[in-house]
Parts: sequence; C-alpha cells; structure tokens
Amino acid sequence: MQRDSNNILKSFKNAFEGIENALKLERNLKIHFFIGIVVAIFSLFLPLSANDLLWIYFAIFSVIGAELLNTVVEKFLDLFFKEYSESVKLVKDIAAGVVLWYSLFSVVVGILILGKALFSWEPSFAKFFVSGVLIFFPVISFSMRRYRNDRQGDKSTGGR
Ligand SMILES: Nc1ncnc2c1ncn2[C@@H]1O[C@H](COP(=O)(O)OP(=O)(O)OP(=O)(O)O)[C@@H](O)[C@H]1O
Repeated sequence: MQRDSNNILKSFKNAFEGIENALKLERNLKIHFFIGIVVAIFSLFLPLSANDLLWIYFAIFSVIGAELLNTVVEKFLDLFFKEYSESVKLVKDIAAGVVLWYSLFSVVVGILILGKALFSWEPSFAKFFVSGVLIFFPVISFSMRRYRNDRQGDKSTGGR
C-alpha cells in the first residue's frame, strides 16, 4: 500500500516536472500558460455562470494541452531528425495546426462569453464578430506561418 502511494506520488512528480520542463523550453507554451492563468483568475471575478466559467476553463486547458502535445511532437522529432525534411515539416505543421485549432476555439469562447460580461455585447454582434474571426484568423495565421516557414526553409536550404 505504502509502495503504491509512493508510486502515485512519483508519477505526479514526473508529470509536473514534464510540464515545468516544457514551459522552460517552449516560449509559445509559456505565453499561453501565462495568458491562461490570468484569464482563469480574472474570470472568477466576473458575473459569469458556472456554465460560462466551464467553457472558459475548457478553452484554456485545451490550448495548453494542445501546446504540450505540440511540444512532445517537436521534441520527439528533433531527437531523430536533425536535418531538414519535408516529412518532419508536415508532421510538425499539423501538430502546430492543432494548437491553432484550439486557439481559434478559445477566441470564439472569449468573444461570446467575455465579450458579453465585459462589454455587454449583443448576441447578434458577438455572432457577427465570431464569423469574422472564423474567416480571418486562420487565413492570417496560416499566411504568417507560411511566410515564417518559407524563410526558415530558405535558411536551411541556403535559398536553393
Ligand atoms: N527538421 C525540420 N524539417 C523541416 N521543417 C522543420 C524542421 N524543424 C522545424 N521545421 C519547421 O519549422 C516549424 C517550427 O518548428 P520548431 O521545431 O522550430 O518549433 P518552434 O520553434 O517551437 O515553433 P512552434 O512552437 O511555433 O511550432 C515547423 O512547424 C516546421 O514547419
């Protein structure tokens, strides 16, 4: 019994160390983590229902979870593939896409729930805003990412 509880404690310790190390390694994770904590605390002081809070917390945990998985994929691939490879790029970009996907969800949750609580946005305005974000956010994000990756690709292939 004592051994079981020691094992459980050790598993928790390992898992916390994993999160701590991922935070040290990944700047984007650090940013999302910081924003997540600020929004999570701030939301507690707003006149929100338990349901609203649940959506906000779900969005925060989803983005950070996706960032952690993205870090796993990146670090794992970096262990075995040091050189530029189209296949590595494909897998890493999809993993990054997962983060983008959940970030988009969190923006939608933010507009619908925080928009109402903070700025008293009408549902029709919030829906209009959400439609705009759903169209423009991915387009802009993918364009920026492609531009950055193209520049990285140029560097790694020496502009060939
Ligand atoms: N070995 C590689 N071969 C091809 N492309 C790569 C390689 N390593 C990284 N990339 C490209 O660079 C992007 C960033 O990958 P990197 O491992 O540097 O993560 P990062 O700097 O933590 O960025 P982010 O967290 O924003 O995804 C990848 O999405 C991929 O397009």
